[in-house]
Amino acid sequence: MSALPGVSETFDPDSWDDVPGFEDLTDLTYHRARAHGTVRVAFDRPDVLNAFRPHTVDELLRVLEHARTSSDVGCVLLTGNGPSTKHGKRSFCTGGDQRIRGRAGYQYAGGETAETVDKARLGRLHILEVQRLIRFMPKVVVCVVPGWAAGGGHSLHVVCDLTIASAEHARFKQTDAEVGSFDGGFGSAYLAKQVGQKYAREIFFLAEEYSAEDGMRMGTVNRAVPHADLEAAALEWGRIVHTKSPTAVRMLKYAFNATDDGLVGQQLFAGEATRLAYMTDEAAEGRDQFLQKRDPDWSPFPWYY
Ligand SMILES: CC(C)(COP(=O)(O)OP(=O)(O)OC[C@H]1O[C@@H](n2cnc3c(N)ncnc32)[C@H](O)[C@@H]1OP(=O)(O)O)[C@@H](O)C(=O)NCCC(=O)NCCSC(=O)CCC(=O)c1ccccc1C(=O)O
Repeated sequence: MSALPGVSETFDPDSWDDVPGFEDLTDLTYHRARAHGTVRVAFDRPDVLNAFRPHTVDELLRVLEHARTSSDVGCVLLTGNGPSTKHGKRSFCTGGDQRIRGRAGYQYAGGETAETVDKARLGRLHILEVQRLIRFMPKVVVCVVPGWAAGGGHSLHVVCDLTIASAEHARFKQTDAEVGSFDGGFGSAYLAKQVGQKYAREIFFLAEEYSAEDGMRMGTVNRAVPHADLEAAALEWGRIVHTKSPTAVRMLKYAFNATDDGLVGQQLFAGEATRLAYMTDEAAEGRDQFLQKRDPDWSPFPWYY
C-alpha cells in the first residue's frame, strides 16, 4: 500500500534521504533530514487511514529504537503518508486495524483481510511498547498530523512531546469506546493531565471530531499550520531542537515525565543525573581509590550548597 510517488503530498524529497538498512520496511517509511539530525517516521497504509497491524508495530519498534540509539538524532517526526490514492482521505493514524482484531489482540496476517490471519500466533497489543518508547526516549518526538488521528492513533499523538497539525485537514477523534477498546494509560489518564478531566472525558465519552484549532484550545495541539506548510514547519521544529543542548533537552524531558511516571520516571531522571556525576573528577576519585586499593581523597571536592 502506498500513497503517492513522492511518499506523501507534503513530503519534500529534497530535504530527506532514506535511512540505510531499512529498505525492507512495508508499513512505514523512514527518512533522515539532510540538514540536521531529525528523522521522519511515517505510517504508510493510507488506504486504511494508516491503521496499524502487528507487523506495523514491529516495524515501528525497530525504527524508533534505531532513532533512540542514534547519537546524532535529537528529534523524531512521527506522521502518516497520504492521501490515499484509493479514496483521497488523509491520515496520521487510526489505531489498530479492525479487520485483523481477534479476541486476544491484533493478529499477524499474511494479507490484508481476516481470512489471512495466522491463527498459530497469539494476538498482540504491543502498541503500548511503542508508547513507552516514545515516552522514554531522551529525544523530542513530534506528532505531525495531516488528517485523521483516531483510536490508538489519537493515543500516539497524546504521548508525543509536541503535536503540529494541518489547519485544514487534521481531525482528532477518540473512537476507543465505540469499538470496545480502552487505552487506560497515556491515551486517557495522561490526556486528562493535558486537557483536564472534563475535556478528557468528553473526548472519550462523546467521541466527537475535533479540528487542530479545537486541539489548540483544549491543549493537545501546539500549533495549527496551513496544510501545504505542515512538514516544512515540522522539519523547522526539528532544526530548532538541534540548536539546543542535548543534555538539557534530555534532562528536561525526563523532568517533565517524572512527575507522572512514578519510580520509573525517577529512575530515568536519576540515571541521567548519575551519568552527569560520573563525568566529574569526584566520581573518578571514587572509582580510582577502589582500583588502587587506597583511601579516597575527597579534599578537592567542596560540600557545595
Ligand atoms: C477515522 C474515521 C472516523 C474516519 O471516517 P471516514 O472519513 O468516514 O473514513 P472511512 O471511510 O471510515 O475510512 C476509510 C477507509 O479506511 C478504513 N479504516 C479506517 N480506520 C480503520 C481501522 N482502524 N482499521 C481498519 N480499517 C480502517 C475504512 O474501513 C475505510 O476502508 P474502505 O475499504 O475504503 O471502506 C473512521 O475511519 C474510523 O472510525 N476508523 C476506525 C478508528 C478506530 O476505531 N480505531 C481502532 C481504535 S481501538 C485501537 O486503536 C486499539 C489499539 C490500541 O492502541 C491498544 C489499546 C489498548 C491496549 C493495547 C492496544 C494495542 O497495543 O493495540
